[in-house]
Amino acid sequence: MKIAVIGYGAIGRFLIEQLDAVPDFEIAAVYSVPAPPDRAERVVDDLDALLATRPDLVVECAGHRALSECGEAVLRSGVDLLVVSVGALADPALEQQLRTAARHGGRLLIAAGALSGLDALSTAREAGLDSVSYVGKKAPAAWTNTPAEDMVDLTSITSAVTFLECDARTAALRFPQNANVVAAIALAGLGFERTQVSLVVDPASNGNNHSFVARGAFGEIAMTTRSATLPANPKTSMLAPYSLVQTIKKHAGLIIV
Ligand SMILES: NC(=O)C1=CN([C@@H]2O[C@H](COP(=O)(O)OP(=O)(O)OC[C@H]3O[C@@H](n4cnc5c(N)ncnc54)[C@H](OP(=O)(O)O)[C@@H]3O)[C@@H](O)[C@H]2O)C=CC1
Ligand SMILES: O=C([O-])CC(=O)C(=O)O
Repeated sequence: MKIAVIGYGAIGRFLIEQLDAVPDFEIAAVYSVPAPPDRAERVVDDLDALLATRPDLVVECAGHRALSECGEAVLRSGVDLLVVSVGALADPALEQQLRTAARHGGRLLIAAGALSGLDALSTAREAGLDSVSYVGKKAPAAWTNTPAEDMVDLTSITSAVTFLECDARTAALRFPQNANVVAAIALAGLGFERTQVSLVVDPASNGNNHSFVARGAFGEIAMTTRSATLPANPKTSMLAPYSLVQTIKKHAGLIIV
């Protein structure tokens, strides 16, 4: 299976290292802006060059802007696109654009990313959901260079602070590097407006903590994930690239669990 990767940051590098170890997978091309100085042999300068390698699957791990710049073209070329920056779909115009492109081309595959329990949430949606609420808790370092800095003093807090309570659309759009899981929950469950979100900074946290509770006539699902972060990015859970690896293996598999 030939795979092309958009993004060569913390997730991209980790993912490529994992996939390089699997003989069935070939990384055909990597596209990143700006071009990384290392691994020059697989790096291409633009999306056309990436698609010219005729990949079976394109994986996006480059952020909201990259998905909005590249997503439609990848899908229209007929290739499936696996995305981790799912929060970009909180922009209704982009969601519509990608849904339309997927109708005529490749499929849009949304990774669970750092979150566990998305499969259970999708199952519960079939049974009928009344409410879905999510709490995301990260250490102060994960919230630097985000709007959280205007809501709470990250340098002086001594205990956990909930700095934002809002719907999933607001959270995903305001925190493009921290609230993609919220968009995945919204898309699997009750949608962007009906998913309640709380964002928390916790100086005692030594990783990322994602919890959601979904209720309906079926009963209740309560899911909590605590993940270490990637050494290259304190915002990003180690589970995020592994969710891409798992989805790719599933995509290529003959027996799907
Ligand atoms: N669903 C989930 O659970 C999660 C989703 N994410 C999403 O994944 C994204 C990547 O995460 P992570 O790897 O940790 O972040 P990094 O910032 O480490 O890596 C992103 C990489 O993409 C590059 N890039 C930026 N813009 C473009 C573009 N337009 N086209 C191609 N490449 C581009 C960046 O280059 P440069 O550094 O020069 O800007 C950087 O190398 C996050 O921004 C977030 O949206 C992250 C964590 C979890
Ligand atoms: O990596 C994580 O823990 C989740 C994350 O940043 C996101 O959802 O954008």
